[in-house]
Formats: sequence, C-alpha cells, structure tokens
Amino acid sequence: MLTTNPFDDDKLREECGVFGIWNADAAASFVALGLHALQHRGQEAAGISSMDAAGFHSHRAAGHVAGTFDKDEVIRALPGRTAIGHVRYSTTGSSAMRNVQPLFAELADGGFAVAHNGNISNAMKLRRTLNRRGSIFQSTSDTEVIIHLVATSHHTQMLDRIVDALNQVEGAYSLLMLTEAGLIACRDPLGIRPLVMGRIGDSVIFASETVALDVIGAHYERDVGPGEMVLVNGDGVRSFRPFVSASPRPCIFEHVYFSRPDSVVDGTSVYESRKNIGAELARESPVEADIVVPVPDSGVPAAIGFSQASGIPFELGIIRSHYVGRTFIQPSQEVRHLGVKLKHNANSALIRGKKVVLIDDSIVRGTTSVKIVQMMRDAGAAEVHMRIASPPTRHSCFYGVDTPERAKLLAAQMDVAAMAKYINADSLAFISIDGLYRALGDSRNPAVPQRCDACFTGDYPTRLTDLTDKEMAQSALRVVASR
Ligand SMILES: O=P(O)(O)OC[C@H]1O[C@H](OP(=O)(O)OP(=O)(O)O)[C@H](O)[C@@H]1O
Ligand SMILES: NC(=O)CC[C@H](N)C(=O)O
Ligand code: SF4
Ligand SMILES: [Mg+2]
Repeated sequence: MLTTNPFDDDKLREECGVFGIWNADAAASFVALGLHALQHRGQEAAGISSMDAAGFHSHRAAGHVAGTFDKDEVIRALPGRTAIGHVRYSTTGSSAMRNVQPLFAELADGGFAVAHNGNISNAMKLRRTLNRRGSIFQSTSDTEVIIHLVATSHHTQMLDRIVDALNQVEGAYSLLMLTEAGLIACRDPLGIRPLVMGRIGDSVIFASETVALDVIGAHYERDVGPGEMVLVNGDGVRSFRPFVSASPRPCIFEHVYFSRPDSVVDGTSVYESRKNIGAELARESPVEADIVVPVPDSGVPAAIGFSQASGIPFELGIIRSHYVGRTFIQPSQEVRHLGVKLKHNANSALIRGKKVVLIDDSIVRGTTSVKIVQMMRDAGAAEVHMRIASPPTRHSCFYGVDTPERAKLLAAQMDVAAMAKYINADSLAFISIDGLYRALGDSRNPAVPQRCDACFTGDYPTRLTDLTDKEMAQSALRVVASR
C-alpha cells in the first residue's frame, strides 16, 4: 500500500518542529541552531532547505539535528540568505528518507520547499483524487498532497495557488514554504499547531516555539495567527487572512506535554501553565503524603505547582538519565519498556518509608506509570499515590501528534478505578477538563471549546474524512462478513 494509514498505526511518536529565517548570512546555520532547540518535537529525522541566486539546496537525514548539521561541510552545502528546516516525527507515511522534510519539488513557477507541523485529516482522500488525475507522488507523507495541490492549481500567482491548495485541506498545518516569491509562513484557520514570528537584526524568523528564537538571541515579535499567511521577501513582511475565519482551537496538549517549559505558547509561559495545572490538581484531588515526587522530565513543573498549593515538600525521588530519549516516542513496545527502566531510577534513600504522591503530565499506554509505581514500592515507599496533570487520554490525535489507536490508550480501555489497580497505585486522580482550562486562565465553553482538547473529550474541531472513510470500509467489510 502506498500510504501508511495514521489511524491504524500503533506507534506513539510525537510531532514536528519547523524553523525558517529570511535575510541572514549563512541562514542554514541559524536554522540548524533553531532546529536543535526544537529537537524535543521530533527526533526521527531532520532537514534544511536553503535558497540562493543559484536555486534551492537541501540536506535531509535520519536522526538528530546534531550529528547531521554540526558538520561545516553540510552547512556550507546549504548556501543562501534564506532557509527553512524541519524535525520530524511521522504521523502519515513511514520514517523512510523519502518522507523526511522539507519536501521539495520543481513546479512550473520555480522551486517549492515545504516544512509542515501538523497532519492533514483528508490526505488519503485528496491523494486518491490527485492520483486519478495523474499526479505521481514521490513520498507517502500527507504533506506532499499540498505540493500537488499547489502544482495543479489553476491560479497564476504563488500565494493564490497556495491558498487554493490549503482550502482543500482539512486538519492541522503550521507550514513554512520557501518559494521564489519569498518565505511564506501559514497556520491553519483553527491554529491547532503553534507558530511564532521573531526577529534578529534585519532577519525575520518563524518557529514552532519561542525557545528556538531564544537560542539564537532573536526576540519574539508575535504569533502567526490562526488562518494567517505571512509573506516575507525583498518588499518586506506582508500578512494575509485568506481563509474563512473560525474560532481558534490551539492544541491544549502543547501546554501539558509537548512544548518546552521555557517556551511561550499562545501568549502563555508553558512553565507557568504547568505549575498552575499542578496547583489546580492539588485543589481538585488532594492527598495526604510526605513528599511530592515528579516523574521527570515533563512532570516537574506540575509537581512544583502541586507542592506549592498543597504545602507538601517537593523532592526529587526519581532521577532520570539524560542519555535516553523520550519513552513516549520509541518505536516498539519492547524498546518503550526498556526505555523506562533505563531512563528513571528511584532515589531510594529518600523514598524509604514515605507516603509519596507522584505527579506526571499524562498517562497514555500506562507503561511509565506501571514502572514508576513499582519502582517506588521496590524503594520502600509506605504509600504511592498518583496525580495526573491532564484528564484521561481517551482519544487519538489526528493533528500531528502520533498517539496510538484508541484501543491502546489505557483510559479508553478502563475507568480511573481500574487504572489505579492496573498501575498498582493506592490512589489515582486526573485533573478535570474544566480544571485544566481554569489553570490556563479560561473557562471551557462546551459549545465551542477555546482549544482543541479532543484527545480528552473526543470533540474534534475538524472533519476526519480519512478516518470516516476507514470506518465506512470496515463496516462494509462487516456486512460482507456477516452474510
Ligand atoms: O503512559 P505512557 O505510554 O508511558 O506515556 C506517558 C508518559 O510518556 C511521556 O513521558 P516521556 O517519558 O515520553 O517524556 P518526558 O521525559 O518528556 O516526560 C509522558 O510525560 C508520560 O510520562
Ligand atoms: N508530526 C508532524 O507534525 C508530522 C508532519 C507530517 N504529517 C509528517 O508526517 O511528516
Ligand atoms: S487531539 Fe489532543 S494532542 Fe491532538 S491537537 Fe487536539 S489537543 Fe492536541
Ligand atoms: Mg514523562
């Protein structure tokens, strides 16, 4: 089969990061630094495309940014004052080299390089139509659909062609596109995935997170707004709002887990958000304990908030090795189990005889919680309670985060009491969805939630055409089978 269906892929990877710069000496070296700061968003592969008077130059490779883009000869082969880059976790299409971004094509009006964070929820349907019309795909990535839609658009101007293409696409996209018309940044009408704009001197920068601006000493100017397209070229910076406007639905999970705590997402410090979530969790689900212990790394800020609100001392009861990647994103169940053991170790001298409240940001498959609770018991904890800084993850993401299919999500299989038993905790509680919004300074509007929270609520903000198609196919099969 040509296309990997994201909906029956049980690998839990993560998302992607994009970085682009206009008008800088050795633009590619800035992109390499920016991508390095976004490495947590995607560790499968990285790529940079640059543009100079001679044309487009690209280098893409599997693995981390350092290791590929730390070599002078690689950066020297990417000349030009403008460049875009990408770190990838695949959500549609395998991790094969042909799917590594930026994707590039020579279109009728010149080169076109694109870097995409997000996922197109009607990519397979569009692809089938494009295939029938004669498009020949080079990859199995959803992102390539955008290239073919731009290539086959009847409009004459590049911006119009891109708008025409994106009007046919549903789902999530924060895009950077390098074209002869200039550097173009665009965020889907709901602003599901983040995208910010910054400056350093006369250079304009776009990045998934503000941390990538910090790392090169650039200052944050503003978010690229939901549904906004920004064109940067020799004429300056121009902003367009070409899409039908909609109520924004930025991803709430960016605050819970994905973004780095030193980033500012949707105008809010992620560190502050996480501390507030921890404090709200302590108010909603208090527990009598001697120490608050974070599950490192991403549980740390929420645990600080929990400790401050409850008055229970914060202690580092689990030490993590920094030489192991995120378990959330390892490709097989065996590696994930091994990863958890390699990654965390109990600080036994501290834990022995204590009533411990563990704080983590989320439970996905439950792999981490099972191991960590057992680790606390083996270290002699008197009681082990677990508090989770997000509601139960009951639904899959179709917007650029590779969560497993529903059947593999622990919270989709059992209720909280059964989960507590499964992970062998003395008690388990999750923050409520309203509590999560409160911690972020909002009150959830159930009619039109202010954010995408679909993995907790099942309230998806767009159509999920490819999923619906699949369900239809399955139900047709069932009918055939029952005859
Ligand atoms: O229930 P599970 O399937 O185990 O997944 C959930 C865990 O995965 C993530 O951590 P991860 O170890 O990936 O990364 P982190 O170091 O950034 O917390 C998350 O923070 C939870 O701890
Ligand atoms: N996680 C992402 O944002 C992935 C982008 C794109 N859907 C891909 O699979 O390459
Ligand atoms: S489904 Fe969850 S992870 Fe995906 S965009 Fe929505 S809130 Fe974010
Ligand atoms: Mg974790």
